[in-house]
Amino acid sequence: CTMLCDFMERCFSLHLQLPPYFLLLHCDSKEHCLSHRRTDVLMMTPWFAPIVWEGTYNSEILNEEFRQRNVTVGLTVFAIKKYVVFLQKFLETAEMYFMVGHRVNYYVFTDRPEEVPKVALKDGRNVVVLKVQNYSRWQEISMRRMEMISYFSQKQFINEVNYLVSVDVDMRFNDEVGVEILSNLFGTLHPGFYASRRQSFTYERRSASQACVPRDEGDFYYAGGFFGGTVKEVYKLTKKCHEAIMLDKAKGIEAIWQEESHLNKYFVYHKPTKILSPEYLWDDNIGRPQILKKRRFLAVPKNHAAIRNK
Ligand SMILES: CC(=O)N[C@H]1[C@@H](OP(=O)(O)OP(=O)(O)OC[C@H]2O[C@@H](n3ccc(=O)[nH]c3=O)[C@H](O)[C@@H]2O)O[C@H](CO)[C@H](O)[C@@H]1O
Ligand SMILES: [Mn+2]
Repeated sequence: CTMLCDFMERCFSLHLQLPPYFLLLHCDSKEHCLSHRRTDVLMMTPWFAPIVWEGTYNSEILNEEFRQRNVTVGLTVFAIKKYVVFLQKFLETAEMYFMVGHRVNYYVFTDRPEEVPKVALKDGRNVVVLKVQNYSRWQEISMRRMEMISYFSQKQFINEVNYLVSVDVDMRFNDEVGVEILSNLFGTLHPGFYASRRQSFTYERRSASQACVPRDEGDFYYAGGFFGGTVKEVYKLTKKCHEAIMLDKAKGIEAIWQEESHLNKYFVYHKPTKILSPEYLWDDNIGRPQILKKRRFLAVPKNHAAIRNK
């Protein structure tokens, strides 16, 4: 690529005619545009939403843009019952890697406020503890996140932040997660399915469920553990998913992957404006493929028997 750029510059200085597509490709921002591309992964959806991989963007340009707008990002995370044990590492690593240099509110939803650890925070960053109820089943806790996020979005978040990012707590940040993820509505490719075909996506298939996706529809399989957007878009998404979950409940049905199934259904009919690669939600149990240049946000191994429903 640098060879190509050098070649183009030489052509310009010699006043040589370039084929027209070279002119379209060339741009002189901080670095040459040609260096911000990947040929080994899909960089854009058929509806022109970027798919964010390391090597496809310039964080210097993006940081300037978002700093100028003085953007505040809300990171919502649930630590109900035993899951409070994940908060320390989650918050400590978020301070190192999440939206460095930007304003951040951590919204910690918990039934155990006294067990939220005190973590040293940089300027412009706050932890806001929101006391909420618990449920006996882990599936119910996971699903009710939709209800709680939608409720607090219109009640509080809309007045405090520009964007919301919603993630699992049994995770740690391991590399930069910055403003390159922000967009009106974004989802993340599930690490188990980014290379799979539609036929093997684990969408809900029972037509009785509101989360049902027909066999011939759907673009990607998105993870339940990382999505976001503007407060307005996240409100619409979480409200719709919660309503669908309640309709299912009234019929005595629970989607195969709980709210992840409903999220996937939502994204079929409300296309995300940006998609995050599995760099943003990885699990080392899957290995370390070549295409993965960064592992930004990693699953923390957990003993299900000791943690769930406790
Ligand atoms: C990485 C990822 O994509 N994870 C998704 C996956 O499961 P996981 O197996 O990762 O689910 P999980 O046990 O992490 O539960 C989801 C989240 O709910 C919260 N929680 C759960 C139980 C509890 O007792 N206390 C508590 O606080 C906590 O924030 C946790 O991270 O599938 C779930 C639905 O089946 C959700 O869609 C998760 O987002
Ligand atoms: Mn999890």
